[in-house]
This record gives sequence, C-alpha cells and structure tokens, in this order.
Amino acid sequence: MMDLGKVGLIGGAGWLGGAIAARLIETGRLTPDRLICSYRRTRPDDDLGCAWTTDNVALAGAADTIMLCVRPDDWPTIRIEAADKLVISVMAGVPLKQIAARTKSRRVARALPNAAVGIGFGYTPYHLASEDASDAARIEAIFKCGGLVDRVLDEDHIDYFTAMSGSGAAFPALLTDALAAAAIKHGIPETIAHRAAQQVLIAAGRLQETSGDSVSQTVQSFIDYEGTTAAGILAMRRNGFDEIVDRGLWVAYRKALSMSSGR
Ligand SMILES: NC(=O)C1=CN([C@@H]2O[C@H](COP(=O)(O)OP(=O)(O)OC[C@H]3O[C@@H](n4cnc5c(N)ncnc54)[C@H](O)[C@@H]3O)[C@@H](O)[C@H]2O)C=CC1
Ligand SMILES: O=C(O)[C@@H]1CCC=N1
Repeated sequence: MMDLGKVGLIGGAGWLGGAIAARLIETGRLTPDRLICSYRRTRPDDDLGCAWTTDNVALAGAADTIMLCVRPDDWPTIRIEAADKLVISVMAGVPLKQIAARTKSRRVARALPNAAVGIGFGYTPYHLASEDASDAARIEAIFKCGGLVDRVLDEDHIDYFTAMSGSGAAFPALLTDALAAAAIKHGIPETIAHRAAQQVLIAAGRLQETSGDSVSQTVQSFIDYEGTTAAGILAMRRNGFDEIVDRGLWVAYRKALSMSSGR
C-alpha cells in the first residue's frame, strides 16, 4: 500500500471534509496519527483520533498532502504556503491556477467527490496539473476510500461534474419527490406515497448495480417491453424530460463557474 505521508484536511469539520476524514480512518487507509484536520470555531466531538487545529499554517507545515475542503466563499480567507506539497481542492468552481498562485504549489489538483463518499459509494473525478504519476496515485488512493475515481484531462470537466455527479445525488431524490407528489395528487395518502417512492429509488440503484447493464440498456429494455413503463418513459421524453435535465445541469455548471471571483 502506498505511503501517503501526513494528510492535512482544511475544513475537516464540514460535511464533505468530515466524510473524507472518516473514510480515510475507517478504511484503515490512514492511521489517526497521519491525519490533521482544521476547524474554524468549534472542534467536532468526533472519535477519529486524529489531531485537530485552528491553525491552517501549522497544518500546512506539518502535512505532505493538503486538502482544501472549505466553501468557495471561505477560500479567500485561507492563507497557506505549500510549495513542494501536494494540494488537492474539492471546492466547487475555484480554478487550479488560483489555487497554485495562492498556495505557491506546483503540485495542485482538483477533485470533485459527492456526499456518497461518506458511505463508500461516491464518484470522484479529479484533474491534476502535472504529469506526476505518484501524485496521481496519491489522489486515487485517497478518494478510492470513498468509492469510484476517474482522472479527467480537461479542468472544465471538473466544473461540469460539479453539476453532474457532484450535485447528482440530489437529482434522483428530486425525481423521487416528483413521483410521490404525483401519487399524492392522485389521492394516495402521503405516507404511503413517500414510502413507495423512496423504495423505488433505493431499488433502482440496487437493480442497476446487480444487472451488469448500462443505464441506457436498462431504459431500452423497458421501452422494448412495450408496457406501462414504456408508455410513461416515452411520454416523459416527449414532454421534454431530457431537455429539462440538460438545462438543469447547464445552470448548475454555470453556477459552479461563478462561485469563484476572478474567473
Ligand atoms: N457537500 C458536498 O456534497 C460537496 C461539496 N463540495 C465542495 O466541498 C467544499 C466543502 O463543502 P461542505 O463540506 O458541503 O461545506 P461545509 O460548510 O459543510 O464545510 C466547510 C467547513 O469549512 C470550515 N471552514 C471555513 N473556513 C475555515 C478555515 N479558515 N479553517 C478551517 N475550517 C474552515 C467551516 O467551518 C465548515 O466546517 C465546498 O467548497 C464545496 O463546494 C464538492 C462536492 C460535493
Ligand atoms: O451544492 C454545492 O454547491 C456542492 C458542490 C457540489 C455539490 N455540492
């Protein structure tokens, strides 16, 4: 197993930072003495056993790899120097050139996990500025603790994935909520409608995982059956389902681009 050295996680008390920290320890990828997390005001009441600090400069000095897990709005307040260190940002919208300029590191990367990393079902695309194979291996080792990882060669694709897979866990939930709302409108009691819709969401993921098919094949096999499911799919598509999704992702992508000043 590759030695990651010490990992310093700025914003370790947050949603995503906390999930990454927990996975690194729970999977045994890092021993607690190899992880340092920073928080802004309140030290989390966690049992990870890692070191906690409010001093990001000291964290950056002690770590070999620094992870930036604060919100884009808080990024301008982070003042660290990290020459020769690997700096990985998970922040939406903040471009690599800004991260490199501010931290003075040439070993900079962006990764875009989603909330499912906390349960090992995440998807994390990453983009690394350099060709350094050992830095790529380090990034993959970190995020594989939380699910699947892919390298992308175009930084713009990280911004698109911020909308697609980064925000993506919310979109099946959105569809599920719409299914429940339609059933309630039809007169089905609320609790039953929500229970049914939620079970559909969970089952869809599990069926997809066990089938071995692509999602496109799954949809096509329902269409080929020519029953009620096909009628519903075709009507949704005729009414602009694919265009609505495309438009929603475009707006989320534009939002990601707008989250950092100076781009
Ligand atoms: N939540 C998600 O599913 C995803 C989030 N992201 C990105 O990850 C980053 C973090 O997002 P969340 O965890 O959701 O936000 P969050 O608000 O839950 O966590 C951010 C944490 O950073 C802390 N913080 C702010 N300034 C700090 C400082 N100077 N020193 C130490 N800690 C500081 C805050 O107190 C907070 O605990 C954001 O940039 C977001 O765009 C990316 C993909 C998915
Ligand atoms: O909603 C957000 O802004 C963050 C970034 C990607 C997913 N969650």
